[in-house]
Amino acid sequence: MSTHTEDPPSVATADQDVRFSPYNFAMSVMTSVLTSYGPTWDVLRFLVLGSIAELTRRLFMHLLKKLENQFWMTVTFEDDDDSYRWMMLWLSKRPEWADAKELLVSTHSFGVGDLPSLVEAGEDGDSQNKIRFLPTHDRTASLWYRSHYVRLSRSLIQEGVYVKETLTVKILARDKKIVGQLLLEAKGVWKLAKAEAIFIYASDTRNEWRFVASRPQRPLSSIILDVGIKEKILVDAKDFLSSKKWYAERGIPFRRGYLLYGAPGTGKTSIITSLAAELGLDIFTVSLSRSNLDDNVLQQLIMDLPEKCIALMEDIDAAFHHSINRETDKSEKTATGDNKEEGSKITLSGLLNALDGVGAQEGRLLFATTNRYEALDPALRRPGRMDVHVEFKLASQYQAGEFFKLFYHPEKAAPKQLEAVADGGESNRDSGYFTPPKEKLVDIELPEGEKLLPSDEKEPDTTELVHLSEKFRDHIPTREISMAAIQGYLMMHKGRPRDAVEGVEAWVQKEMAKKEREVKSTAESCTSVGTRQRTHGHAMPKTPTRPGKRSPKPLNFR
Ligand SMILES: Nc1ncnc2c1ncn2[C@@H]1O[C@H](COP(=O)(O)OP(=O)(O)OP(=O)(O)O)[C@@H](O)[C@H]1O
Repeated sequence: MSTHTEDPPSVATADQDVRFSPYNFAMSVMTSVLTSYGPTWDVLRFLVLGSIAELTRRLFMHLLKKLENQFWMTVTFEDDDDSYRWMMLWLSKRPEWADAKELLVSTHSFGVGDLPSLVEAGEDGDSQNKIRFLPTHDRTASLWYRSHYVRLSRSLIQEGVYVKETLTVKILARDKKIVGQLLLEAKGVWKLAKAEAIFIYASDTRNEWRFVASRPQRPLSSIILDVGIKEKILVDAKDFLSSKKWYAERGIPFRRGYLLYGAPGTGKTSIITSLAAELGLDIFTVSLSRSNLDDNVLQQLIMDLPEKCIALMEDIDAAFHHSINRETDKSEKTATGDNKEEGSKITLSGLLNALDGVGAQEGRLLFATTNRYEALDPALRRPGRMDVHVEFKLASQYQAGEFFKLFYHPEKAAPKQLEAVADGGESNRDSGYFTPPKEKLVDIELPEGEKLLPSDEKEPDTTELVHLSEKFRDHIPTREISMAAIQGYLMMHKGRPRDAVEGVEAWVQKEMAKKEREVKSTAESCTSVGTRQRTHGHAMPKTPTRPGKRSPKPLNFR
């Protein structure tokens, strides 16, 4: 039996001994760096140790973050999103800030009026700008929410020329449900506050829709038009909003346009904000004369509108006046001193496309206003683009009387809204008082503490107020003075209805004389513009709608 013994295999061959190993190499370099002496080695040692420390820190942070993500839910809100405002409003209402040591003071109302604050409103006699407290930027604040620890941080991020604000909320929880609950709660707070305000959006310099302001809801009853007009618009808009299926079945684009036209100061803008409140819609304003607005941008803005909203184009004719003038005289400046070259670059076809092209948003109500109905291109006015045309005229005696009662006693003087439609509006005409409105009249709201009546003047009772309103009304010439002017006059007699009646005759005479002067000077300037334009080969612009002049389409529901 032979025993065969083999040499034990060598652990490493000669080839393997010389094979390069990055690990071995790094270790040998490190060892020599750490154990050698001399200034060069000191620097190297410093660099190596620094790198090791930094690597270890990064590794640690990475692991910590991983670990943290296991236990924290992180949500980031950006300031161009509605949810950001929900959260900021919710935060501003939290009691935690009472104890916080580092706070940001803000008078921003995040779109809604009545926010609580740590400084009592009116303590400094100013109830307008309430002071609120919020977490500061670039600092972490904390609070408890439903037994969960929450960390918050706000940051400002520079994006080119824009600064974006973000809010990061970290909740110590593993279940995503808590984020949903928080969002719903914040949205609820927002909705509650929003019930008393309307929100207005406008396009920003990036040509994106951005929330710009909120307005207190103005009751429709505070707009005095001839009987039945506002009610018809309201019924029409409500009917449209509930008819999506009807439109779809017939293949008709689900859009409706309202053209409100007539003299300045007759309530066109006011009724739109009231309707927005009544219908629960936000207003998205498009300023066609805005510089840097061109057809593409307009199209994009219209496409980006939310499904149910009011798109508002005030002075829809303005964009085109600019372009006529631009061709006429390139160096001419506008009344405000702006160079017309910098004005809107909207063309009529661009506007028409935006209104009803394939990209035009469905479900929106478009309201356009103009003082120059006749100046609008018929293509712009046609049904499908502007379905409902409503003329707003200078005040009738009926309007003047009703406004007087509303002004001096808003709780008692609220014209019935929908009954006027049911009975053709006749029962309301000149008939004393109506149902009291639920809300206050916004435009004549007084600063807190100020009394409507001077203490020595006795408030007129109902009978006297009706009598005064009739006297006032009888002095107002029909369709000669705007409601805005009447409001201005009554504002000068706040709380003094008897004085208002006494002075109305003289005031009307002054107004009529002023108006005559204005008509004269307009006619003169029209003649000179006409002469100038003829020399440039252009037709003379149409004279603006003369106050009180009857338009071919007074109220047209097509
Ligand atoms: N019919 C009205 N009823 C009540 N208030 C009115 C009415 N018309 C105008 N006012 C008052 O006059 C002011 C100006 O009204 P508004 O801005 O709505 O007029 P407008 O027709 O849109 O004017 P413009 O054509 O110049 O834009 C508002 O403060 C509003 O309260």
